[in-house]
Order: sequence, then C-alpha cells, then structure tokens
Amino acid sequence: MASSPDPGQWWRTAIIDIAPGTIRVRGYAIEDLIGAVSFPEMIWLMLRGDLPSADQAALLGAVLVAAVDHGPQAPSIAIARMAMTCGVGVNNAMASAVNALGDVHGGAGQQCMELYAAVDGRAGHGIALNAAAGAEIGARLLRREHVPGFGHRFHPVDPRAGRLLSLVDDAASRGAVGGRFAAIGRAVEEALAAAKGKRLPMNIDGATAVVLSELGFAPDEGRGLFILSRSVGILAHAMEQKAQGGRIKGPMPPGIAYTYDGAEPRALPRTTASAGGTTP
Ligand SMILES: CC(C)(COP(=O)(O)OP(=O)(O)OC[C@H]1O[C@@H](n2cnc3c(N)ncnc32)[C@H](O)[C@@H]1OP(=O)(O)O)[C@@H](O)C(=O)NCCC(=O)NCCSC(=O)C[C@@](O)(CC(=O)O)C(=O)O
Repeated sequence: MASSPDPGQWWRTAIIDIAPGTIRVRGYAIEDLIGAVSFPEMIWLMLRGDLPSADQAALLGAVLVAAVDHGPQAPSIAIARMAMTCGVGVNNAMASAVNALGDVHGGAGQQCMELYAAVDGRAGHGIALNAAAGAEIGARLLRREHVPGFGHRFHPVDPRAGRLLSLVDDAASRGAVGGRFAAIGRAVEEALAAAKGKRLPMNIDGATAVVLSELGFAPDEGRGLFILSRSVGILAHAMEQKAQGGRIKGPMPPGIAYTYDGAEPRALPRTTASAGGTTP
C-alpha cells in the first residue's frame, strides 16, 4: 500500500521562511533587508544563500545594467511593443517578449558559460589556454555550429562587452575575482577570428558569460539573470507603447512589403475531397 506523503515535506525550501507576522529570507528578516540591501545584493542572496561582497555585488549589478535594453529592433523589445498594441495586458506582453530570449537572442550566455567551462576543462590538462580555445572552437566549427556569445547582427564591436571585461580586469587586479574567464573569453574571440578569417566580436551574451562565470554562477542562472535584466527594458517599452497607443502594430509598417516565394496564383481544382470528389 502506497504511504501518503508527509505534508511537511511537500515543498521544502532553504530560501524563505514565513509565519504570521514573520518573513525571513535566507535567515534575514525582510524588514532588515528592506532599505539595507540593493536589488543586485538581494538577487545574490536569493540565488547563492548569502550576501555578496561589494565587488561581487558591483559586478552583478553591472551585468544587470548592461543587458537591460537594446531598442525596438531587438526581438525581445519589439515583441513586447507589438503585443501591447494587440490589446493584451502588460503581463502578456512581458511573457511574450521573455519567451523570445533563447539560444540565439539574449539567452546564448548560458551556452557561452558552458563553452568557457569546456575550454577551461581542456586547458586543465597541460594545454595552454589559446590552444584549448582553438581546439574547442575548431571542433564546434567542424560541426557547423555558431559559437555562442560571439558575433552581432548590428555592432562591429559591442560596446557593452569591452566595458564589462574592463570591470572584470579591475576586479581581478584587486584579487576580487580570478580573471580566468576573462582570459578564456578573449582566447575564444581570438580563436574564432583565426578560424573564420574575420572578427566576430564578443557580444553582450559572451561578456555577461565572462562576468557570471567569474562570479561562480551556473549557466542556466546566466540565462535567468539576462531575462531579469531585459525584463526592465521590456516593461519600459511596453509602457511607452501603451502610452503612444497604436493598434495591431506588426513587425514592419504595412507599406513595406515582405517577399512571397510560394505558388503562383492558381485556380481551385473543380473537384475537391470536401466537395465529394477526389483531387487530381
Ligand atoms: C548573433 C548572430 C545571430 C548574428 O548573426 P549575423 O546576422 O551577423 O550573421 P549570420 O547570418 O548568423 O552569420 C553570418 C556569417 O558569420 C558567421 N558567424 C556569425 N556569428 C558566428 C558565430 N557566433 N560563430 C560562428 N560563425 C558565426 C556565420 O557562420 C556566417 O559565416 P559564413 O557562413 O562563413 O558567411 C550570430 O552571430 C550568432 O548566432 N551568434 C551566436 C549566438 C549568440 O551569441 N547570440 C547572442 C547575440 S546578442 C543578443 O541576442 C542580444 C542583443 O544584442 C540582440 C540584438 O539586438 O541584436 C540584444 O541586446 O538584444
């Protein structure tokens, strides 16, 4: 006979404990946290179980600032604005936009963190970092993969990446982080340029992957943190679009044609299955 589940074990959490009149997050009373910790510090506490150092909080905060918005041409932002003109609520607009963040757009930081870890692993066996990056990139290109975190459809150099890397360099010079993943990111960029014969710049996902790997986050936390950051831009654009009005805005103005490359106009066959005949 199956034993009935222990109701006390149905949900288990080390994150929060509440009782009437009491809310404790990771052991800290919420009223002590409110007004005392910044939002990045609170995110760190939630995910990691303890408060970050000032350097750690500053680097996480920098990632959250960097990824917040990339304008109405970024699919995540465009989708929020389009959804808002379709008569849905802000929660629908935000969810629609967040759902576009994946392996190709905004979510590639997760795969990039895995890539950096793979290079780190290869280099751990007496192989120099540049050779390890070259081997890893070579293998991926052989499989005809896009290397996550590199290349941009718009920026020849992504201004967010250089700034984030320089913050990691500063923190590494103080011993606040190791600097290993900044070196790996740069080695990957060089290996990719050498293999492709053209520079494919580290993009925002590649740079946030450096910072978050330095800080010890897991790859899927990297994706989640990008989503947290971009949600701010998504909300701002949704609200701006709401204020501007507009109904059913598509991805481009109706006057701009798309390309139709289907069948030529043709007549329906005289006999169709639903008309009781057979299609020729
Ligand atoms: C980002 C993009 C699709 C751009 O593509 P593109 O349009 O330039 O060109 P493609 O047609 O894909 O490739 C043309 C030629 O370059 C080669 N090639 C390009 N990238 C290559 C690469 N990584 N590894 C090997 N080869 C590559 C390709 O093999 C081909 O070579 P060939 O066949 O020889 O001609 C592409 O790089 C890519 O998938 N990256 C990896 C995924 C990634 O990191 N995603 C995050 C992007 S950041 C983001 O999402 C946030 C955003 O910034 C978004 C925004 O607003 O934009 C924001 O803040 O919202």
